[in-house]
Amino acid sequence: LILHSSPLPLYCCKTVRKMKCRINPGNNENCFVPISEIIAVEETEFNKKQRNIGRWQKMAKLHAFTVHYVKKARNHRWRCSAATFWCVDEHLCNQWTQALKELLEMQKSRPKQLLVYINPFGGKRQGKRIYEQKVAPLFSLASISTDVVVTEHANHAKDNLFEVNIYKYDGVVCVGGDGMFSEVMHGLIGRMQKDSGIDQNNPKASLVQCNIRIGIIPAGSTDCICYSTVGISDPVTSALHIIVGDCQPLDVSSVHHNDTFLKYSVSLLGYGFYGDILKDSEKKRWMGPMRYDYSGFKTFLSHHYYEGTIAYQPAKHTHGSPRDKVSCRTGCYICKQSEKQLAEQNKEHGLKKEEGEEEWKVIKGKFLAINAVNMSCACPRSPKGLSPAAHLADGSADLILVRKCSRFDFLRYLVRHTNQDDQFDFPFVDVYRVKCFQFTSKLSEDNESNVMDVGKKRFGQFCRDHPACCCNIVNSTWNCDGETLDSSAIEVRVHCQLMKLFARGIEEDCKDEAGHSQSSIEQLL
Ligand SMILES: Nc1ncnc2c1ncn2[C@@H]1O[C@H](COP(=O)(O)OP(=O)(O)OP(=O)(O)O)[C@@H](O)[C@H]1O
Repeated sequence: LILHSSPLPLYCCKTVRKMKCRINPGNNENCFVPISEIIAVEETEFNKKQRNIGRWQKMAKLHAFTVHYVKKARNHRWRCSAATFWCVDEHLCNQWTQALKELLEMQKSRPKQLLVYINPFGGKRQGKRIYEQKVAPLFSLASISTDVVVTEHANHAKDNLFEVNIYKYDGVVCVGGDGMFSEVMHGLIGRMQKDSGIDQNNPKASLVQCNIRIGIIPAGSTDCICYSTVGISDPVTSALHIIVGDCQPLDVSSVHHNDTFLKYSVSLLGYGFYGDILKDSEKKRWMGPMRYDYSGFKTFLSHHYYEGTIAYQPAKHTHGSPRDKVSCRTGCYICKQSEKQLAEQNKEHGLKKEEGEEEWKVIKGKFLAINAVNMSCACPRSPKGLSPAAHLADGSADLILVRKCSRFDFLRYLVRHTNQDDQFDFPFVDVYRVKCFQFTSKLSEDNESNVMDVGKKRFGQFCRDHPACCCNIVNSTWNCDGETLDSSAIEVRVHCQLMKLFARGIEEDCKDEAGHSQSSIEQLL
């Protein structure tokens, strides 16, 4: 066995004289584990009957310790594996155990105490079982102590986060879907602002960063945030990312209406198509996760478009563009550079001055969908997501405008989310990387400019494009990370790296890595 300072390679070599290691019984192979990916080290009662240990069988007493470590499988899946080392020298065995435990103690980013919220009704109602059977045993193996709250109603976790002493925890874990994550995020960010005396209703306020990390154990019907930040929706993988103390900063968009705070968003803010799907699916909760397919199909057939005006400020501080071929990956260079750039700009000019000076670009039109995404929004059905090159932490959002087009063209656009073709390569699709934007629907513009027109307000405005069908032009609804917003006129601002997750972004395959860095360099040149 050879011990390097960091990382520590664990060699299970036959040439080692004094100690032997067995990884996956029956498979004596060499293995390299960085200290950062060791889950726990524990003394082991060596059971001679269990293993054929050759000449060691003749020895009177064997001493052993087991190293539990992260084993990386395909598709970003992580598993807990174990290697048991044994020898006859008790002192040597203790020395090893002690040395490894000390090295683990030095991993300061690892959480020791966590606050866990479980939504027992999320997804297929398996949250409690998933936590108890798959996650809790791993936390206990890693000596993480937990306070567990099984939620009793919606907003239980959010309200609780305003009351508990959150500063004694190294992180908050939510077991559920994107809705549960959103609730915990609102509780945590809201609590931070409250404790710092920041008014969330001020759309221009510089929000205080939240340094308590959130871990997501996926157990909902939509686990898009987990998928986009870890690469897979898998409770064990997520638990292991929490245990090793990973940290992934995340941009958060604040959404306001007339100086009133509405919500925060980290994944999708969608008006039109995705707003309508959500609104319809809410009425069909009894259908379970199937409701999204049903409402998706129905909304596609209805083919509604909405008139409105978008004003946005481009994100000039970031090097990337939504049409890049390079995606955001672990340790992303573009995210790091963008954060530095923004910090410098804010130091020099102050946030308000800088935003006030920059010009707003204005687009009016008829849209089938308006989507603003802070991350790729990848999910198993659309592994590259709504905006494949969106970054997790570059202080920008990708604003995607899908203008009125035929049903067939819209279908072509949707299908491209599932294949390798560029979904932005259509004349009716525009995409911009922005740091803030505002949207006003035609209907609310008309209503504002004509408040005295009572009849119009009462009966709605009749569709001018389809007079025969007399369909009512109503506003669509904003879908904010899976929750509906009450207002269609909104003001959105991206807050760079406002919060942190127990994740590391999506890891590149070793094979892909060379290609990625090559293309990154080409991109930058
Ligand atoms: N005990 C509870 N009873 C009812 N609702 C709850 C409870 N705990 C949390 N919630 C709410 O349930 C919503 C959905 O939860 P979650 O995201 O975990 O499941 P989901 O099935 O993926 O959600 P969705 O139905 O939005 O796809 C959240 O917005 C959360 O506020």
